[in-house]
Amino acid sequence: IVGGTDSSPGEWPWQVSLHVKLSRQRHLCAGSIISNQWILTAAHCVVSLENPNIWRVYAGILKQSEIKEETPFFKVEEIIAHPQYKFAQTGYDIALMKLDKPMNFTDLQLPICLPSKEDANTLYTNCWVTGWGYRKERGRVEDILQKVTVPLMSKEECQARYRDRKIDDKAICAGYEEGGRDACKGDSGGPLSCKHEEVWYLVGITSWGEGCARPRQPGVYTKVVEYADWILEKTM
Ligand SMILES: COC(=O)Nc1ccc2c(c1)CCCCCCC[C@H](NC(=O)/C=C/c1cc(Cl)ccc1-n1cnnn1)c1nc-2c(Cl)[nH]1
Repeated sequence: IVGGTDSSPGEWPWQVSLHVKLSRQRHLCAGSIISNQWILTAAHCVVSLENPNIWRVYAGILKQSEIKEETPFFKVEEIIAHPQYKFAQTGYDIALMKLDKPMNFTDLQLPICLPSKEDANTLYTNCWVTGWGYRKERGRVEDILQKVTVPLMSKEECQARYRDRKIDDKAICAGYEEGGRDACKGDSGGPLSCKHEEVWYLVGITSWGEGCARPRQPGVYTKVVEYADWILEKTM
């Protein structure tokens, strides 16, 4: 996250850190708790890493330094990437991870609401992107979970910023004309969370952008409401 500040314990209880353990272990992406057994993340995080056994899901943590050998994690039983996914820039950048057993909810690990299709034209004015990703394009994973507020923008304005790409209705863009605040490397798969009438909704999944926090280069997020049917079909 570029231009953000430290989060507090329990501020984003749906945010998880997705680690992969091969010879070594490291944070790879973020995800969001959407039920006691399902995590929503980005397809680009899981393609070519489809073996569920290498993944470790850390929930209820604020700092990466809380993660040690003995720190408990959830194992992954199943990974479902969207079948039409090819590249983040061409959409369908969404994937589900089924935990091997249901988690108990606590003050530090709770699900976020999925937007429902009736809410598809809600104007969200209080949106935040969160993560342990880089603070600048050449950086490193941050210890304390960062948060930054970003305004959503119209598809038309976003398309004008990315003339050589197709920004379709299944994407949502957010950022500042002047740049300075954005997601960055290591934040992908995580939530774009919006508070509406006292309830938090998972409006986007952090997907891609041209550099981090550059002027007139907004972040591009998978528009979760457009995949409501797919999510329900796979998780019910
Ligand atoms: C110590 O552990 C680590 O350092 N881990 C570790 C640390 C970092 C990474 C990995 C591991 C690789 C993950 C591979 C799959 C994921 C590959 C793509 C992924 N992208 C993003 O997270 C965000 C993109 C992004 C999203 C928005 Cl909305 C706006 C601008 C964006 N950026 C544009 N340019 N940079 N960001 C990424 N993630 C990382 C990189 Cl390197 N790139």
